[in-house]
Amino acid sequence: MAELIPVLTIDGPSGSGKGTLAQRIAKTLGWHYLDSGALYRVLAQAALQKDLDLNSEKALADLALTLPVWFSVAEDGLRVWLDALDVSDIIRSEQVGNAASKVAALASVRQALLQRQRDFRQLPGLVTDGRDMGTVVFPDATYKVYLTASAEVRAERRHKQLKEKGIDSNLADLIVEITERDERDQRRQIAPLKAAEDALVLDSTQLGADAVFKQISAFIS
Ligand SMILES: Nc1ncnc2c1ncn2[C@@H]1O[C@H](COP(=O)(O)OP(=O)(O)O)[C@@H](O)[C@H]1O
Ligand SMILES: Nc1ccn([C@H]2C[C@H](O)[C@@H](COP(=O)(O)OP(=O)(O)O)O2)c(=O)n1
Repeated sequence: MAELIPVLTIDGPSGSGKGTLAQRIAKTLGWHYLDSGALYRVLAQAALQKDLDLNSEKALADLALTLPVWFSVAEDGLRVWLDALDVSDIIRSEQVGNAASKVAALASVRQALLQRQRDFRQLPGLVTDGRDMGTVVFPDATYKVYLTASAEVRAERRHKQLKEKGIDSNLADLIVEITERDERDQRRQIAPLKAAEDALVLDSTQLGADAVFKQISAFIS
């Protein structure tokens, strides 16, 4: 029974550290990892490549149902594939992030990706991050965390992260983009970004990644 397989969900706004912490904890525990945001990002990337209108719900839901997205684990972390193409870096741009947030507001797109996400619940356990992991996709998760930080600090982290990847960005633009994306994700009708009632809420504005890792590790031990 899938319900007996442990799950740790980490939800929160953009740049709060979900992916970094989720991957580190999955590696430590030897559990599987699902980056749910990558599914929406790959869908957005595929839609942009096909020049699809980001409001055309039926076409996007059909694309989501058959999307040839898959993951592999490399030395430097998760690799994301769209068919035979490694899209790990291209999907991390704010342009794709914004498009992902738009397609993610469509009910039939979310429905099309629901079972695919639940299928990641495999022994010995799953760590997953996103917006609705603890509220909608895995409401019965064993442990739920909601990770947040101020918009300024999150934008600064993203700025640094993009710079390390050799991608140019402007800090002031990033603050605006991240704030707009958070608002869209929070205000949408279906599966909005919010903390599950039974989640541990962690504000990492003043906490380094190691300190957050320690707090989550203590929470699940
Ligand atoms: N607590 C933290 N303090 C400082 N930097 C952090 C912290 N958590 C994550 N980071 C860094 O911030 C950036 C964004 O983190 P990421 O895990 O991609 O966020 P999210 O998945 O929530 O968008 C990464 O470069 C990561 O190394
Ligand atoms: N479970 C999820 C995960 C992501 N999304 C949407 C909303 C987000 O703005 C985009 C991109 O998500 P992603 O987690 O990759 O974004 P960040 O790394 O936090 O910036 O996808 C979602 O609606 N539900």
